[in-house]
Amino acid sequence: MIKSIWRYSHLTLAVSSFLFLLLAAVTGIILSAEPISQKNKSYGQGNLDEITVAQLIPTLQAKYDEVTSISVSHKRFVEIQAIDTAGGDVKAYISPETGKVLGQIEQKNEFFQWVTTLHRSLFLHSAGRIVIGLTAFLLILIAISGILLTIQRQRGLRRLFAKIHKDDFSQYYHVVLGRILLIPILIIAISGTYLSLNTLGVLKTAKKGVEVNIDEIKSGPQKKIKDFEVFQQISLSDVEKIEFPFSTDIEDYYILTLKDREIAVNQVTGVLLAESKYPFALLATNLSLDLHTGRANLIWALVLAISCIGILFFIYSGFAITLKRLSKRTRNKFSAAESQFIILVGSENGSSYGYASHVHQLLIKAGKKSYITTLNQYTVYPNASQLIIFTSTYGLGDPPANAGKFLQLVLEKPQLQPVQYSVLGFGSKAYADFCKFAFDVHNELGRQNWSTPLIDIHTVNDKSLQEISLWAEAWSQQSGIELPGFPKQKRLKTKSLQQFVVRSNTAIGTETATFQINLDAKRKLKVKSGDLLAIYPANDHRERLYSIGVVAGAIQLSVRLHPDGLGSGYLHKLKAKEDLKAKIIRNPHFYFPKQASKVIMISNGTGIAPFLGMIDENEKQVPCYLFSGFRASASFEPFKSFLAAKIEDQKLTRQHIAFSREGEKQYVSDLIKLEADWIAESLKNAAVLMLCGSLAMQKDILAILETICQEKTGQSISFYQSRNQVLTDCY
Ligand SMILES: Cc1cc2nc3c(=O)[nH]c(=O)nc-3n(C[C@H](O)[C@H](O)[C@H](O)COP(=O)(O)O)c2cc1C
Repeated sequence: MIKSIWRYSHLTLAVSSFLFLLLAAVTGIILSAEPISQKNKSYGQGNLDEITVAQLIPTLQAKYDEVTSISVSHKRFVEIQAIDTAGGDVKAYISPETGKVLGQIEQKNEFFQWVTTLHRSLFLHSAGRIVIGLTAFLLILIAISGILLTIQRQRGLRRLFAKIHKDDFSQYYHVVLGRILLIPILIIAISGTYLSLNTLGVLKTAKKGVEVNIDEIKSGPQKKIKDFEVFQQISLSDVEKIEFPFSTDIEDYYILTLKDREIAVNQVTGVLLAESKYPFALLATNLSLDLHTGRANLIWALVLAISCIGILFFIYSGFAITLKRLSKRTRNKFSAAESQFIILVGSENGSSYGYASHVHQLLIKAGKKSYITTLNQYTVYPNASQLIIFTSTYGLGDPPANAGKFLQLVLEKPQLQPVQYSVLGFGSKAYADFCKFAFDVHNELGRQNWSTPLIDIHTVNDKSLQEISLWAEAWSQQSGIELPGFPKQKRLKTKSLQQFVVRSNTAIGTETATFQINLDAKRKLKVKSGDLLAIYPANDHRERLYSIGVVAGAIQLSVRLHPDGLGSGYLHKLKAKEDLKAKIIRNPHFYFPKQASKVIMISNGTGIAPFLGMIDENEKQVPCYLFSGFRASASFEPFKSFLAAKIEDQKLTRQHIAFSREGEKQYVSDLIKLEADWIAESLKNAAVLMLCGSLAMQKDILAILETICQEKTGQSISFYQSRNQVLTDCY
């Protein structure tokens, strides 16, 4: 909520001032070139910090007939107005060491003068100054709101300069450059605002001037100028102007305009006659001018130029980010109440919204009543049969800005009819809590009595089109609705199928219709236990996916025969040596973990298939525990000797088998409950839990694991899910 407020403030401020900011930045870049260009000229000779007024004046008096004034410019050039020994007027830059003329004083370049007026007042006098002053003030607010947003994004002030994951070009550089240029931009904005207040006459910056009491001026004792103590203490770098006495009359005196005060000095005795300190507002104005124009320092002038270019980039990238967010918004054709498909989106920067919107349009095209909105708008949907949730994760596994209320809303607003749901999480493995919020959503929906998962949760790392495709395949298969062309571009090619030959095909168990089929690839293929085999039983678009276990070099599928099942019916009929066209789909999120203190495998029914392969391939003898549920002991029979041999080989450490229709009539979830302490301890010690089987089993197990984790580890199960310690592949 607070984040949204800052974001909208940042955006509103930027939108309301962008034209003037654009103008100020462009003119600012041009003006910053002025001091840089002039610095090249070699009028700034001598070290002004080391030359005192007591040294300068005698040098000049020896060289010129009469000196009227000396000025030291902000560029540290010394200028003289004098009459030379030949009686000619001199108005020139001189060397403060020798008094020698270095060059004639130039008028300010007309072009720079024109740009300066545009920059300061848009040629609109007071009205223009007010607009420019306001723009500078808005820039302060934009910079402050920007830095607050960055702190939130980086999860705290301490991590402000922590590494940023490069996600989107505009966003990445908006933040990276924002962090670097924040201070100079704030300085430009504050000094600009102050200068505008000054030119508008709001500040009291008028100098009082020195007031000399003529009656107190003494004519002795006379001193040489080089011995004037006051002059000895003032170096040229402190001087803005020295006005020489008009005549040798004792009532005429030196007036020195210094950086912080004005003084009058007796031309005969060198005594300080009067002093007038400048008001604070004037000192601040001078400092603001130095800071805002870079007139006093070449490097600072360069920083200002870069900052102005930065402002132009922020305007561009800020609008690019906003346009991306807005372009993903979709209008609804049907109302929420009448729609059957409800697409709920959690998206911070619009990419998840873009994919969701595409699915929404495809559903409408397919003649379905679909409604799309954000997760925070979740409510009761009287005609909904399916919730499709696309959500990203931000911060410490937190919801994106438009999804923060969802978990609470789900509890407050139960649906009144059974609804199926599927969750697609968008995230990045560059963050510790990968897709954590999507897991939270999936788990919370799993706990509602009105909801059942249509398919298992899917996650997408760095917008991988292949992973989005996997979700689309699974969703289409279960819902019976095609999503042609989703996601755009690299949809998996269904035509490029590979050739397999059946090694063996056995019916498994007596009373169940499950069977095991072993296949060999005709050509050498990359395949791992956990991958999926896609078959096209009717030689059309209809695809069926099966989990693969690689056992003794063969691709092994465990299949349950469904009455009229398209895929299972087709596989059931295949005989040894028969050919089959199919495709391996890489499913790396469900591979045997490379690093785990132990692996706990949980399955029911044919979900054991990938685990058989993983156990067979466990050459490193990583401690492996199998919890499997079957209806009857007969269903377990085909695996019994294989698993016993694996225990012997120390590829499997322990097995726990539950039969739901025999003996104690246990489910695999009952076995897990019995091992609650051990499971919690294992998770704390980097174990990985793998679940494969039915979605109903997954729902039960996740609910039990949630309780175990909350009670015994103080974390939610999604904490472990987001750290790849709980892997699921259910259907
Ligand atoms: C500041 C920031 C924090 C993020 N934090 C996480 C995170 O904790 N976990 C995660 O899986 N992804 C994280 N991501 C990645 C995003 O979730 C991912 O890029 C997603 O595709 C963005 O989708 P959206 O554009 O719909 O918001 C983060 C991205 C950013 C920019």
